[in-house]
Amino acid sequence: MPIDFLEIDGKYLEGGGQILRNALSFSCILRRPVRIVNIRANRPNPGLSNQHLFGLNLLVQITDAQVNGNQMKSTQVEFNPGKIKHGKYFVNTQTAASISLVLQTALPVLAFAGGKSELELVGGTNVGMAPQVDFLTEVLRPNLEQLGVSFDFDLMTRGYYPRGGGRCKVYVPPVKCLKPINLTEFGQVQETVGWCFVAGRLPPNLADNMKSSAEKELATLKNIPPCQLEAYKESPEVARDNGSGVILKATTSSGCVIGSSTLGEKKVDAHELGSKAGLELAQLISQQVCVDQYVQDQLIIYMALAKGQSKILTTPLTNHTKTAIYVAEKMCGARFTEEKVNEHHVLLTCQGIGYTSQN
Ligand SMILES: Nc1ncnc2c1ncn2[C@@H]1O[C@H](COP(=O)(O)OP(=O)(O)OP(=O)(O)O)[C@@H](O)[C@H]1O
Repeated sequence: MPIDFLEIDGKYLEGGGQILRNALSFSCILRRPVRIVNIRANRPNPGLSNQHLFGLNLLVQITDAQVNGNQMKSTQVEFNPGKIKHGKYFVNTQTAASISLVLQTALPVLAFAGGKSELELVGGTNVGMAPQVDFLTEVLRPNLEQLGVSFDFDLMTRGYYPRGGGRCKVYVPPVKCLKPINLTEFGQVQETVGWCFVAGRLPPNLADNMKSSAEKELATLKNIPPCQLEAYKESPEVARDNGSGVILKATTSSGCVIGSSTLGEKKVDAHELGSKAGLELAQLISQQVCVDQYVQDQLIIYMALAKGQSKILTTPLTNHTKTAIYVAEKMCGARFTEEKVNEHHVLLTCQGIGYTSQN
């Protein structure tokens, strides 16, 4: 019998790697064969790159999938998953490919594996255009926990661009069915915390500069407790290469956790890194946004699978989010509606399908 592949257009709107990751995760969970065409067609280097290929091959392993097109630069993949198997998995990307993005594709799948899983990942822990692992654990995870998904995270070493080599272990407990999320009231800010780091040959005073500039931006806010930021240098055992960055988060009385982050680059001043992250978080707080623009797209797959209606008050939807909604609606029939509240806020509602783990 020919396999009935559902076709997903990788060129849709954002046209990046996230369409592939979300489509593959849904495919494993729903056991629905997919053909993804035009992969990363809107990127200057279309097709599968390292991170996407390692993520895909990990899902092949987790589900004993039949796959075509799992080669570097491939612009089309056919993927037919088997049953999700919990267990121990190991991925070494051998580059600075983002381990957060490899986890982005594997986490929803392992959450529905019916038993505990352990995933060891080697690659980039703090790299551009992806969540830094600290954003993942400090900001994304508490949001996911509201839906019933969580994970434990052990960081052994950090990996930066271009050498990578960061290593972590992620422990994923199983969940049967996800709860809807409701984040529409901002409440009062209870704490603002953050980390300003340097590593390798970079001097510790750069981390102090990031901290003082981030603090200056956050000090413009009225009626919030003083922020608690830490400036530090990674030990050579944890980080062998040069790297720097800032991760900030605010937690509110109603359970909102929002964040911002910046990553050091050549010729970017440390003060600028701190100010940028500080200003971004200060704006989210003063506008009382319940879900930030990066958590926004990363919640879509979970909201779609949850049982019942989810509601989040968030920033205007990003192209990443609109694209994730396209994939979710096509793959599982969840329904999203977007209501513009004002120039800073959108109320996003999702009628989730109430998927229950078959394992
Ligand atoms: N600064 C950031 N903080 C948190 N999350 C981020 C940040 N930057 C990007 N992300 C997240 O990383 C993901 C990037 O998806 P995207 O499709 O652009 O990535 P990709 O696989 O690297 O693909 P491509 O190379 O095709 O852009 C999104 O989920 C986005 O929300």
